[in-house]
Amino acid sequence: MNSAAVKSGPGPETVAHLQSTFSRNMKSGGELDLDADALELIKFVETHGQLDKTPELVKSNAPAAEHRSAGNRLYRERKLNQALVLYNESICHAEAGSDQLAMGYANRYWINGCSVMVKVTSGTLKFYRSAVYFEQGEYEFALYNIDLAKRNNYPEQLMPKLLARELNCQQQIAAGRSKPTVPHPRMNINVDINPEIPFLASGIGMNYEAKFGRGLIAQKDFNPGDILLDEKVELCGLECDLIYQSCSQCSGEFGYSLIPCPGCPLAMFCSKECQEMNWKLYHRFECGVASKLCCISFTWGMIIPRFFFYGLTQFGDDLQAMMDYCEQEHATAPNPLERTLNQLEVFKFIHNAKPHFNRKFDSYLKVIVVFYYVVFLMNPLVRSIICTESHERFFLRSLLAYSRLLGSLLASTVFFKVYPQGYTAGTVSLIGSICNHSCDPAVNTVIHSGRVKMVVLRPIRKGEQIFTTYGTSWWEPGEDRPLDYKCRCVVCDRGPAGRKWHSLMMRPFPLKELKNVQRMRYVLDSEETNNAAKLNALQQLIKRYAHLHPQKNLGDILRVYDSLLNDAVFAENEALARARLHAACAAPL
Ligand SMILES: C[S@@+](CC[C@H](N)C(=O)[O-])C[C@H]1O[C@@H](n2cnc3c(N)ncnc32)[C@H](O)[C@@H]1O
Repeated sequence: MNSAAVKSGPGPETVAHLQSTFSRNMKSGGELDLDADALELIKFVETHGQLDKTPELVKSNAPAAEHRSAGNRLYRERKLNQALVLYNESICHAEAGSDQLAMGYANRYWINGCSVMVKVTSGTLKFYRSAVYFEQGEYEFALYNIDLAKRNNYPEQLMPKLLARELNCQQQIAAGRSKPTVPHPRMNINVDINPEIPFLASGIGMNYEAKFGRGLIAQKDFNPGDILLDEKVELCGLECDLIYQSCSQCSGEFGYSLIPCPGCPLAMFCSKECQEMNWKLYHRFECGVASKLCCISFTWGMIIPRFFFYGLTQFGDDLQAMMDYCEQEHATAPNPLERTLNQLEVFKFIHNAKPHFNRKFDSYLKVIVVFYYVVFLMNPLVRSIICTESHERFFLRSLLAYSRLLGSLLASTVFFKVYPQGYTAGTVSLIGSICNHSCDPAVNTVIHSGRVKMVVLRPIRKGEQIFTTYGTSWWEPGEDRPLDYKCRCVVCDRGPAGRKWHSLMMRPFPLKELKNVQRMRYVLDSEETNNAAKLNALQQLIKRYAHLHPQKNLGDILRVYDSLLNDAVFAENEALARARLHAACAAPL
């Protein structure tokens, strides 16, 4: 991609192109009336949407080559992350078994990670790849590539250079300059684990309060730094511009290891397992209409039809069985805090959730749903299952209901790493989705690499509801936020509880203790103190002054702690990815 294209594109060129083609078509057909009812909207989109005229992109080496050269240009400009997205796009477009695919892999791995394509790339490419690894301080990967190059007909005349780099790598490793493959500090559950649910701390239950609906409750005391949850993302919906950066199944940002969908150029996965699971649950319904879905891409919207297909899969594609279950009221639903649920139970649990939602988004969601409805019904596989009028009505009703439900349950993450405008992934995890928001949160929820971790920020006493932050506000009433609910946390409360909270918050910090807080600032600013030590020091301080909560200075400290915890989770996940890829590199050819 050249710099002009970077300016014009909201992300990968393919997606931008598809979306602009579609919006041109829509304009030529007339204006959408947001207030029309869903059936009228369907008719309108079928008549004017011209979605049937949007061709499905297929694997093709020509765009693969273009994306690869565009990636090379960005690479030369040192825009490594953007180049990586272009290499991924090239890989995704390349025809199976083609040179373009091999070149795409080779180029991508010049930048990051190791490759399953090493068998088909030349020894020289491995040398280049090792050069980039070396530049990035990834000495183990560089060494491994040098070894591969030696074993794969590396030209004799260039051998001295290769051997010189090998020596250089060995010297760097001997000098202790390797990047970690063992995560530190570990961000795994570090308190007693629930014997029935190995990704949850013991002592956490679910309660119901009229103000918030369902919520998580502490059945015992917890302390700062306790990790309460380490749960996988159950369902995700990526904005189309993220498809060459994130796994379509778990949303993990694994730029260095994404593998393409073998069928279409519009989905990538962080592992074979994610690819297989995604195919089973949804991609078999998406693959044949993937380009049209990209045309109508709306931030996290794909999560809506995906949840429908998740359910359909659990009922063995038997739509009637799914209808029989869904059209009834169920007084009880499986409880993810009692035991680990299977996928059918997961579906039932989410389907039966009844969070509040704000109807002001209804017409917007309705339009989104209508587009998905029209596009999915163009897929012969979907048509073979949703084949009667009553099926169609059920599909539409479900999509409308799930748009509200999931709009309320999901957590959205905006990725800014590659493109400054940021793109959104919506995710739902089971236990994570029960946790309510407070502008004075007690836990930090970090969604990264396909996992949801919940870390305690300040002491939580037995019987307290466990509140996280949805990331929009901290210690200030969030009245003007575009939320789908009215925030009823203590900070936003206008009654006596809220007034008390605000008056406590404005108390001065005890003068004689202030020096400890100031000392903490030195520790935090010091480059010699590592992240683990900073986290530890902050935990001690927060614990020591917990009785003063809420108090303004303490709030600032909690905020720093929250941000360091994010860094620690990211660092651990990256180290794990490095270790995983290193192990894959070490596997015999
Ligand atoms: C992720 S869900 C949390 C679980 C939810 N309470 C339930 O019953 O399913 C988010 C929804 O919970 C409710 N909620 C969360 N935090 C809230 C708050 N501070 N004030 C009011 N409602 C809140 C809102 O209905 C919101 O849409």
